[in-house]
Amino acid sequence: MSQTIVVKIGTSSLTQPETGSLALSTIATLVETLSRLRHQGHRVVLVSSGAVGVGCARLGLTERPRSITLKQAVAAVGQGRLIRVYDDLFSVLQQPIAQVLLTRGDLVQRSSYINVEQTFQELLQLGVIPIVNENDTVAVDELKFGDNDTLSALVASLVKADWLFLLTDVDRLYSADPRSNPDAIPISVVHRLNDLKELQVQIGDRGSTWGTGGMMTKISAAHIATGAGVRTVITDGRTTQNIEKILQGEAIGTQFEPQPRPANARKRWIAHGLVPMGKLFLDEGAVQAIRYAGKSLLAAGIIRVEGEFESQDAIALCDRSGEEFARGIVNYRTVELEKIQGHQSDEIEQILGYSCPETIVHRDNLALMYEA
Ligand SMILES: Nc1ncnc2c1ncn2[C@@H]1O[C@H](COP(=O)(O)OP(=O)(O)O)[C@@H](O)[C@H]1O
Ligand SMILES: N[C@@H](CCC(=O)OP(=O)(O)O)C(=O)O
Repeated sequence: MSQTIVVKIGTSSLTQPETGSLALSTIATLVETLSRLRHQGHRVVLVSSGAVGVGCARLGLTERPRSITLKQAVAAVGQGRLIRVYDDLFSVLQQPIAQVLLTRGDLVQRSSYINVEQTFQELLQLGVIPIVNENDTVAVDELKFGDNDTLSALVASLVKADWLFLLTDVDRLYSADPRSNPDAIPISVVHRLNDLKELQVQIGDRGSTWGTGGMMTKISAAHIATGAGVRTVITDGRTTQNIEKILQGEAIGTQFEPQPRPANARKRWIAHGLVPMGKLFLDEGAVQAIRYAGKSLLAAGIIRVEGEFESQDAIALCDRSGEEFARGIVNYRTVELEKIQGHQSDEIEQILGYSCPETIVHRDNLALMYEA
C-alpha cells in the first residue's frame, strides 16, 4: 500500500563529527533508500538539516556561529552546497527533487498554511521528493521553528503523513543519555505520548557539536506528530536501510504509536502552527470546562492576562500554575481583557461601553495541547 513518509535527518548524521564536512556514504545510502521508497510508490518528503554545519565546513569555521547574522550568512553558503549534493546524487537515480525553505511565518497565516499544503501535494503528485529546511537566512527570532525536529513534525501533520522518521546519531531513545549513562535502558515502543512528563526519561545535552535540538525536541516532535495521527520513529541515520525494515513491521528504533483519534486539521494548525502572543491564566472551573466538557472560554474564568495581543491573535491558555494546556484565537485585545477578567458575560458591554462577543475564545477556535 502506498504511504506518505517524512524522513528528517539531523546534522549529526549528515556530517563528520570531527571536521563538519559531509558524511558522503550516509547521504548516498539515504538517497538510495528514499529513491527505492519512491519506486515502491510511496510519497516521500525529506527534511534535511545541515546548512549551518556544511556552511561552516566550507568556510573553515571550527565551531557553530553564536551571532545570528553570522549563522544566517553561513546557512546561505551551506544550503546551496547541500542541495547541490542531493541533486547530484538523486539525479544519478533519476529521482527529481525540490528545495522547500520554510519559516514559521509561512504556517501562521491560515491562507499561506493551506497554500504550502497545496504546493506539497502538487510536488508529491509529480513524484518529486521535496527537501525541506528552515529558511535560516531570513528567519527572524520570533518566527522561527528553531529546530528541524519540530519543523518535520509540522510538515508530517501538514502532508497527513503515515510515518515520520527522525534519523539521528543514536539508535533509539534511552531512559537516559547513553553517552553518559552506559546502563541506560533502551525504549522500543511508546504507546501513548500524551503528557511529556509521563515519559520518564532523562534527557542529556545534545550529542553533537553541530545539532541544535537534542533528544528533547525529538520527543516534542513525536508528540506533535503522533497527535496528528503520524507514527513516529527515532532511529539511526547511518543505517537508513532500516526504514524499509521498519515499514515491513520490524521493531527497530523507538516507535511512538499514533493517537487513534487525531484532532482535525484546523485544530492541529491552532495547536502547533500558530505562535501565541500572550497567556491567559484560568481558574480551575474554566480549566475543567475547556479540557473535559469542550466549552468555550468566558471572561469569568480568567484570573490573569499576560502579553500584548490584539483580537484574533493566538494565545496560550494556562492553569493557575502557568502550565499551558490549550491554545486558541482570542476575540479581545489585552487592554479589554484586563478590564473584563473575572466578570460575568452580561457585564462586558457595560464595562467596555460597546457590545462584544460573549466568548473570549470560542471552542471552535480552541485546541487542547494534550488529549483530555
Ligand atoms: N535519553 C536519551 N536517549 C538517547 N539519546 C539522548 C538522550 N538524551 C540525550 N541524548 C543525545 O541526543 C543526541 C541526538 O541529538 P542531536 O545531536 O541534536 O541530533 P540531530 O543532529 O540528529 O538532531 C544523541 O547523540 C544523544 O547523545
Ligand atoms: N536549519 C538548521 C538545522 C537546525 C536543526 O534542527 O539541526 P539538527 O538538530 O541537526 O536537526 C541547518 O540546516 O543547519
